[in-house]
Amino acid sequence: MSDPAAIPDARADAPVQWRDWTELAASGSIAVPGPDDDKYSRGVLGVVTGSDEFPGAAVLGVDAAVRTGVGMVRYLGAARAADLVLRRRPEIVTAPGRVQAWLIGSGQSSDTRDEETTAALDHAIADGVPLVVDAGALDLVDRLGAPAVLTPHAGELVTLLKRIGTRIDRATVSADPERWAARAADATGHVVLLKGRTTHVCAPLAGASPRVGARVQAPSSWAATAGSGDVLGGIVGSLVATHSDEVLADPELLVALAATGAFVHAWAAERASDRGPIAALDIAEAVPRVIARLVSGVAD
Ligand SMILES: NC(=O)C1=CN([C@@H]2O[C@H](COP(=O)(O)OP(=O)(O)OC[C@H]3O[C@@H](n4cnc5c(N)ncnc54)[C@H](O)[C@@H]3O)[C@@H](O)[C@H]2O)[C@@H](O)CC1
Ligand SMILES: Nc1ncnc2c1ncn2[C@@H]1O[C@H](COP(=O)(O)OP(=O)(O)O)[C@@H](O)[C@H]1O
Repeated sequence: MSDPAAIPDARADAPVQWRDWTELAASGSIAVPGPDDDKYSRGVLGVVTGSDEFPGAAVLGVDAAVRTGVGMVRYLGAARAADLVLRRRPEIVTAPGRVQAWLIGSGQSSDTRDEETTAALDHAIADGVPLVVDAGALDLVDRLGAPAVLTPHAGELVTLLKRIGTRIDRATVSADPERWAARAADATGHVVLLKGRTTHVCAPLAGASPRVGARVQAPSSWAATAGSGDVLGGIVGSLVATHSDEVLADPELLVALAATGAFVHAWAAERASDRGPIAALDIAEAVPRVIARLVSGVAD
C-alpha cells in the first residue's frame, strides 16, 4: 500500500504543461535521409539488451530499431542473444565501434547481470552520447552523465521512486500517471516515458517552469502484450540515434523524440492489429508504414 507520509514534499509537483502528441507533432521528429547521407551520417544505434534469460527482448528491440530508420545498429549484448539477433537480422553489426546513441536494459535484470553485460553497460554509460534506458538498466540511473530517456512501466516507476524514498504502489502510479512521471523525471534528472494505454513523457524541471510533457493516447489496448515494450525501446533508440547532436545541444528534445516513439508504437500496433490480437514483432513490422505516413502525410 502507498504510504503518503513517505512522500517528500520538497519541489514536488512543479507544474507541467501537458500536450497531446499528434500526428503533426510526431512528423517533426523523423529524420529523412538525403542524397549525401550514408549509414554513418544517418546515425548508429548501439544496443546492449537481452540476456540468457530473456534473449528475445534483444531481437525485438533491434528489429524495431532497424525498421524505424537508422543507419546501422551495433548489437553488443549477450552471446546467446547475439546469435538470435543475427539470425533475424543479418544486417546487424556485432563489432564494437562509434555510435550516436545507446539502448540499454530491455530483457535484463540487475539481479542476474553477468560480467560481460556489466562491462558493456559501463561502456555505454561512459560513452557520452544520449541513452534510452529500459527495464533491467534502470538501477543505473544515478550513473548516467549524458542526456537519457528512461522507459519504465508503472511497476518499474515504483522501483525508481523507491530509490529516492518515495514509497508508493503500482495502483497509485496508475491513478495519477502525470504526477508520478513528473516526480520521477525530477528525481532522476532525466526524461521519463511512463508506459501504458496513455503514455506520459515528461522532462525534468530545469529552470523554466512549467516544463513540457507529452501524452500519447493509444487507439486500442492490443499492444499490451509481452515484448511490446522491448519494441518501443528500439523505436525510441532509433529516433534518438538519428538526432544525437541535436539532443546533446538541447536534452529537452528527448521529450519530442520519446513521444514520437510512443506515437509510432501505438499506431504500428493499431495497423498490425486490424482490431484483433497481435504479437510484439507484428508491431515492429508495421513501423515502416507508420513512418512513411508521417513523412509523406499520405496513407497507404
Ligand atoms: N521475449 C522477451 O525476451 C521478453 C522479455 N521481457 C523482459 O522481462 C523482464 C521483466 O519484465 P516485466 O515487465 O515482466 O517485469 P514486471 O516488473 O512487470 O514483473 C515482475 C514479476 O512479476 C510477475 N507478474 C507481474 N504481473 C503478473 C501477473 N498478472 N500474473 C503473474 N505474474 C505476474 C512477472 O512474472 C515477473 O516475474 C524485462 O527485462 C523485460 O524487458 C518482457 O519484455 C517480456 C518479453
Ligand atoms: N492497456 C494498454 N493499451 C495500449 N498499450 C499498452 C497498454 N498497456 C501497455 N501498453 C503498451 O505496451 C508496451 C508494454 O511495455 P512493457 O510493460 O515494458 O512490456 P514488456 O516488458 O512485455 O515489453 C508499452 O509500449 C505500453 O505503452
